[in-house]
Amino acid sequence: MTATIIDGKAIAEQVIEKVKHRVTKLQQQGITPGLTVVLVGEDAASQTYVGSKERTSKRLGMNSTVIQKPSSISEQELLEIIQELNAAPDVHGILVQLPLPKHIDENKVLQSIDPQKDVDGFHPLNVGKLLLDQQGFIPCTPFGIIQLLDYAGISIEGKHAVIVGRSNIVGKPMGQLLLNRHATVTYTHSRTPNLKDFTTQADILIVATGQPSMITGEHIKPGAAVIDVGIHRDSDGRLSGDVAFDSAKDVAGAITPVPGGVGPMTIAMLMENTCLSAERQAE
Ligand SMILES: NC(=O)C1=CN([C@@H]2O[C@H](COP(=O)(O)OP(=O)(O)OC[C@H]3O[C@@H](n4cnc5c(N)ncnc54)[C@H](OP(=O)(O)O)[C@@H]3O)[C@@H](O)[C@H]2O)C=CC1
Ligand SMILES: Nc1nc(=O)c2c([nH]1)NC[C@@H]1CN(c3ccc(C(=O)N[C@@H](CCC(=O)O)C(=O)O)cc3)C=[N+]21
Repeated sequence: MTATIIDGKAIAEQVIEKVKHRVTKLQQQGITPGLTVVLVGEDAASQTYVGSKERTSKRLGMNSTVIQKPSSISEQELLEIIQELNAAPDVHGILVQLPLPKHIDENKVLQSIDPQKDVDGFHPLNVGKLLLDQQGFIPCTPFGIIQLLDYAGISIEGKHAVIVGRSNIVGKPMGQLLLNRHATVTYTHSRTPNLKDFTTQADILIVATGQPSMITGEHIKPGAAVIDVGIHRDSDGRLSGDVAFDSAKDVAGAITPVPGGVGPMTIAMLMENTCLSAERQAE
């Protein structure tokens, strides 16, 4: 048996089509959703993501701006830029690309973003709202994964979801979202002994560790849905994930590829969050 491949690119297109209709409606009211991405430093991977965010928002007829600053920028300067964006009425979404240089306090920067424009969902207020299952902004990557599961017809309620990785941007919010959808959730991480004992219990296995190909067929319960968040580029430019795809696909029931799985959904959900923000501000 070989797994169904969950086509994140195609599902992202469907999400984007829906957002497009919402953008058109807003434009009829004289509102153009605007996203500003703040990029500090010259990291090549970050440049790629930011480029694709910009292309997609332009395609949707949204305003997209990238503010690029050298890694030598001071924390104070960065905070001032965010204050200006918070005050700008045509900016509906603000995204500060992570990671930031070491001399800048990431928490301080994320807390300075107006929670109503925090389309990444990283502000503590939005983190708290997610925990309480209240309306706020949901982080794009885990939000996109929920959409992937829904579009692929994989039910969540009552399932055992195991998450490998507990970062603030992926693992933690992922678990919370699955819990809100009535899954039974297990978090695992680098201090989890005998990881396999946990992963082989998963009906839904989410992998976000940043460790290339660390999850193989042996970690997977036959028939499970496997979601690979990892993204790695090797020396000849080939992309791969945290899951060893060829070994995993023979055991899993459904699996996301890299590229073309979670990544395009992250971008699509950023568009949706920006549109949502403009709709809320229009009310
Ligand atoms: N496709 C997309 O849209 C996105 C992709 N990514 C990619 O996803 C991956 C993860 O990103 P992110 O969550 O930010 O990563 P972080 O480095 O912030 O977190 C990694 C997590 O994995 C855990 N971990 C590391 N090694 C192991 C191991 N051997 N066994 C079990 N757990 C382990 C860590 O544990 P501990 O807490 O104990 O250190 C940590 O919780 C990266 O490849 C990143 O590039 C990220 C965001 C979006
Ligand atoms: N504040 C902030 N928010 C983020 O959401 C954020 C961030 N910082 N820092 C970095 C990570 C990573 N990330 C990705 C987005 C899209 C793809 C993506 O589109 N991937 C394509 C391939 C793209 C390529 O060719 O490189 C795919 O998987 O098919 C990947 C990774 C968002 N992140």
